[in-house]
This record gives sequence, structure tokens and C-alpha cells, in this order.
Amino acid sequence: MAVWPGDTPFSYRLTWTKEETGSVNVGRVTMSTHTGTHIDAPYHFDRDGKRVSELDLDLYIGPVRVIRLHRPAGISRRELEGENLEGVARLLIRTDAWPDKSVFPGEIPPVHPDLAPYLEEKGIRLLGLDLPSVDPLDSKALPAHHALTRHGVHILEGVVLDRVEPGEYELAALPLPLAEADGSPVRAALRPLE
Ligand SMILES: N[C@@H](CC(=O)c1ccccc1NC=O)C(=O)O
Ligand SMILES: [Zn+2]
Ligand SMILES: [Zn+2]
Repeated sequence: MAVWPGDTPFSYRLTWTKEETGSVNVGRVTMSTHTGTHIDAPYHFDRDGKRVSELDLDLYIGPVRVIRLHRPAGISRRELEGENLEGVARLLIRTDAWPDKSVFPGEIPPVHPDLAPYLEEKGIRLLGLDLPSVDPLDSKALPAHHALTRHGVHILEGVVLDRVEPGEYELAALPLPLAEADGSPVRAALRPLE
């Protein structure tokens, strides 16, 4: 899994082996909170924002709509206007713009901040993408992160949607209850509805 350039690489190592303890292997994991499929807590980009353990778990479990925008230049309200999003609380967008997840992308289609009020209007509270960020990779101001948060839309990044067809699913993508954290890896799973 590629990590953000310069960020902590993932590692799993044994602290103790079964031979050493006489009973068990005990591992340790070192990783960035933004590794692989993960959620951003508002604290990631706002000093006073909510930490992971303060987030509502209902955001990350329940019915979800998957839509496909094939390699868009960007993701704005215009790209979504053809979709009927009535009754959708969670939205995943498959862009296929990060095909090889073992290499960090050079460029990604950014979310336009105008999407945030549009999603709020539709009642969407979770936006997930198959991309490592919702903003341009070189952005410091992070306008989409801030706009989404201001409009009550929570962020799920790095979702693997390679073989997922558009439709209605059940989503589970629960963060770990890390008390102070700015983000958390999740195990994301989709199950077709009915
Ligand atoms: N906003 C990106 C992450 C991000 O910006 C980042 C992640 C790890 C290390 C540095 C980062 N950003 C800026 O220097 C995200 O939410 O995943
Ligand atoms: Zn992140
Ligand atoms: Zn992010």
C-alpha cells in the first residue's frame, strides 16, 4: 500500500515470538492514520475539530449508494446532477483514477467545494472516494475537506472500488476508537442490498 510521500510506512513486526514467550506471537503495527482505506476526523485539518473517537458510528455503517464517474477531471455538483440522490445518506464515488494502489498517484481529480452544500441538501453525511484525498495533492488550504466538514459531510478515502458496480449496498467501514486521533484506517466492506 502506497503512503502519502514522506509519511510513516506501514510495518508489522513481531515484538515477541512464540518461541520467546513459550506461548504466543505478539505483533506490533506502525502506520500513518491515513493508510489505505481510512477516515479523516475533522481534527486532521482543524485544531478544534472532532477526534476519531468523537465521531458518530452510524455514519460508517448502513445503506450506501455507489456511483461511477469514469476518470473525471474533477468532482463537482455538475458531475452529480444526473444522479437521483434522494434518500441517500452515504455516497461512494468510483473514479478509477488511482488504478495502482501500490504507487502513490501523481495527480487526482479533486472534489470541488461546491459539492459540499449540494450533498448536504441531499442529506448525504458520508462521502467516500477511491482516492487518497478529496483535495489536490499539493493543496495546503484543503478547501474540499473544510467545505465538506462545514456541511456535515464526513470523509472516507482510499476505498477500493475496482470491481464494484454502481448500485445500492450495505457499507461497514468502522474506525478504531482512537481517543485522540486525526484519522483511522478502516476495514471497508460492501454487501449488495437484498
Ligand atoms: N489530506 C490528506 C492527507 C494529507 O494531506 C497528508 C497525509 C499524510 C502526510 C501529510 C499530508 N499532508 C500534507 O502535508 C488526507 O486526508 O488523507
Ligand atoms: Zn486522510
Ligand atoms: Zn483527507
